[in-house]
Amino acid sequence: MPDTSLDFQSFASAEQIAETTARRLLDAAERAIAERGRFQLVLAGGRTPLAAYRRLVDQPADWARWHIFFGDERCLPADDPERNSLAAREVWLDRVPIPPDNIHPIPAELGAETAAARYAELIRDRRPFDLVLLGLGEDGHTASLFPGHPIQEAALVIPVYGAPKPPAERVSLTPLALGSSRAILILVTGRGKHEALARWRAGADLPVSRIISAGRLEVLMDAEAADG
Ligand SMILES: O=C1O[C@H](COP(=O)(O)O)[C@@H](O)[C@H](O)[C@H]1O
Repeated sequence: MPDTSLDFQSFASAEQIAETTARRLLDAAERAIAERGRFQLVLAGGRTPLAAYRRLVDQPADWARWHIFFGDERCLPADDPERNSLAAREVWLDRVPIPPDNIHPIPAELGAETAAARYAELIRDRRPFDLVLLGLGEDGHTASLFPGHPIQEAALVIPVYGAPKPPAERVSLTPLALGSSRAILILVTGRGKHEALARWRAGADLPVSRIISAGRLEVLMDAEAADG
């Protein structure tokens, strides 16, 4: 059954999605900081969110109150260009004054098992997050939750082995952890995502379909992803 609380929103281009996402982050941060004194954000990995991250660099914000977490990570050395945390640092995080102690990369260089256990401890008492950003893979994966892989429903963070998209070893937050958020934004751009998006919208049981938010769950999709 498709989740009827999903709000699919169409945009003409990936640029518009990047612009909208950047604006959403800034607005959500302002609200969270006014209400709770801090903004707890979980970042998506992959290439899709980078355009939005880049747009944040020159924006005025109360950066000292931002706390950054990651939805998944690849088990590679910390300085590997394929690390989700490194990409986010290069385009955005190293260019704004977020205190280093407020940035919480998944220590995936320690191996999936150890990293998952440590990150679960870290996030256990940090929830609910204010905003979780996610992407969608061509096969319907989100974070590093891949089709056909078991999801331990009660865990917050899991080690992932044998991922079909390299590297095979990864760490991922689970639907339980990702869903503990006041809002979730899922970014879907490009023709390559069309089939997965169409299957999801038709109610297929994909990893992304397992994401259910306690708050708002919006899917921002560009015309190429929506129409193919
Ligand atoms: O491997 C991953 O893939 C998805 C999608 O990545 P993209 O490059 O197509 O945007 C991403 O959401 C996930 O976090 C990542 O680790």
